[in-house]
Amino acid sequence: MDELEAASGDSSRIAHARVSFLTHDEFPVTDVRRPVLASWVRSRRWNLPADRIDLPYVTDPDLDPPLARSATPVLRRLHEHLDGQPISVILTERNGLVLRRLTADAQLSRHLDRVHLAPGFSYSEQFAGTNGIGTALERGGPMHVFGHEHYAEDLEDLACAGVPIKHPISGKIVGAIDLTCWRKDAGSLLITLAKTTADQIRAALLTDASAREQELLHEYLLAGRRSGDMVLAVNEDLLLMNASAQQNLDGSDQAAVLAHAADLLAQAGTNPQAVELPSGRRVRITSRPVPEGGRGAAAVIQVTEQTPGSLTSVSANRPPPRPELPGLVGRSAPWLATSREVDNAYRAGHWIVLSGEPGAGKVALARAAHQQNNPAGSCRLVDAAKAMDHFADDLEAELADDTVQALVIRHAERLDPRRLDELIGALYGGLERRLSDPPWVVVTLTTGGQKEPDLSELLTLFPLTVDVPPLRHHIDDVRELVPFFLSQLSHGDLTCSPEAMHQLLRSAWPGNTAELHQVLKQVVQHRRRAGVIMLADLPADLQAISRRSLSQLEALERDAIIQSLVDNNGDKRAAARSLGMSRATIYRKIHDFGIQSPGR
Ligand SMILES: Nc1ncnc2c1ncn2[C@@H]1O[C@H](COP(=O)(O)OP(=O)(O)OP(=O)(O)O)[C@@H](O)[C@H]1O
Repeated sequence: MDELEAASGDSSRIAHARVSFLTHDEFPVTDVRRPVLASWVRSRRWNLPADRIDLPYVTDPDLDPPLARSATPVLRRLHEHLDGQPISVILTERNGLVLRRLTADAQLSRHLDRVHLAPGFSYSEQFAGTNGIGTALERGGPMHVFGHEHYAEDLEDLACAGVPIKHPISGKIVGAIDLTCWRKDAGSLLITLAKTTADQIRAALLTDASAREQELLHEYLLAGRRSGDMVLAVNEDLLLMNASAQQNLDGSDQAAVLAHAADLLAQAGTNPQAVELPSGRRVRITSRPVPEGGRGAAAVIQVTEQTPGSLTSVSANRPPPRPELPGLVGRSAPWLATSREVDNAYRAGHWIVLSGEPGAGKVALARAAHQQNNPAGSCRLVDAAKAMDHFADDLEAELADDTVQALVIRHAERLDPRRLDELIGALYGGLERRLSDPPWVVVTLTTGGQKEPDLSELLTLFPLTVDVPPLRHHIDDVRELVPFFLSQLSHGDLTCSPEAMHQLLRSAWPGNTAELHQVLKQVVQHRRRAGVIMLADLPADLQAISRRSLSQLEALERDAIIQSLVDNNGDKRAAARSLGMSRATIYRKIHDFGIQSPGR
């Protein structure tokens, strides 16, 4: 029996299974196809109503992105070939926003209007529950959903076959094509037809992309001709780099340049930004947007060496050694740049504040910098969150002990004003006593708590604050952190399967590296046997993570938007203005990134 028969042949069994799932929390694994069941679990996690379809209309949607323009002739041709049959041809953005709907049959058309399967509404799984469009996009592959397999009861008379459309150059999913008909008319050819249409749209995208890319290429060549700089050009789909950039920037430096360029673009600035790259090279980065016919970000980036002398002489001088600090793993650009800053501060004897989200690795960085530079010396840790009555005495004792070469004071944000005073007093006292050989002192601040105390007086003692990036901003490091933690936790007996790793890379990790460590610890405790960690070994909430994973650039952009919304009290227009984005773009991105915007 094929899937179609399984799904359409015994619709009352599926209807029954759906009710058991919704009302008794049963998992009807034998009656319902696996991808459908997984999608039901996700739909429930999003607290979607199962009795009706309740979709937000996307305010100010951009219904004419390049995908729609390239796909329209293909959709029209298919619509003509269908010759009045009750099949609706639907095109959506990658976030499920319906861009086009072509339906010849008036009755079907009215029904689709009733369930808001119409331009301007999003049929992402997050809003519409299990359905051909949203579930195909979540899974990243073709998906048909029949009758009662839909999560929302309103959709039970329909059958839909959705296929994600991958961009022919970047390989990224840019949207979906969906064919929807009455459940009673569904046939297995529906999904085949949807797949063929997706292929035709890919071909059309390729032809159109070439024209836009020529414009970017023109600007890129011009910039290269005008200067002897390293020049890069980037848009959503491609990255061009001249020979100088290729020779002088290694992978980590390239990633850092792109991240800084994205920052510049998000601030709508072209002002050069002075930056130290992970290799230690100091450069100036200028990023200039190139309009691509209303399309998203495309830019030409110029990178100018700041040290005197030509690029050739610089590349002949070997860059300083990489700051892969002992006991730590991760070679992504943001992580290496942070490691380097902490290491430099240690070597210069500068006291620093390490600020960042919980579990991001602040204490680990401070300890590793000490280990790198003074392995024989003693490094002490004081946790301000556990400050007792003898807090001041303990601190003074640590600072007076001249075998202590480094002191890390963790969670300074948890100090009440009295303890804060004691800390400042103890630091001044310690400085006085050990003027010739002061220890290296680091204070860590865990951000994101309810209320942050006034630390201004304390901070006068610390000339430098280093922001430790959250794990989602260097998510690629998960590939190294996982085997590292597993070897610690299981003495090398456990490895991670590609599927489980893929899922770990998709999480947003609000608790950062500490949370990843905790999750792996749980997994190891539950397995107890040697072998390979499979997807099913991960905690249930990780198995059902559903939003697509963001690239590093996208994560930076998402966080810039969140920050701007916070700065502008949730006012999307003002946030868009301060980021130099159009309103339509910020609305699309808020939706696309799943940002819960405050207020308004
Ligand atoms: N790059 C890394 N390589 C190896 N282990 C790491 C790395 N980053 C963090 N860790 C480990 O992750 C855990 C959390 O790190 P750490 O305690 O330094 O976080 P933190 O930012 O100081 O946390 P908090 O905000 O709660 O004070 C620790 O076990 C630490 O050793």
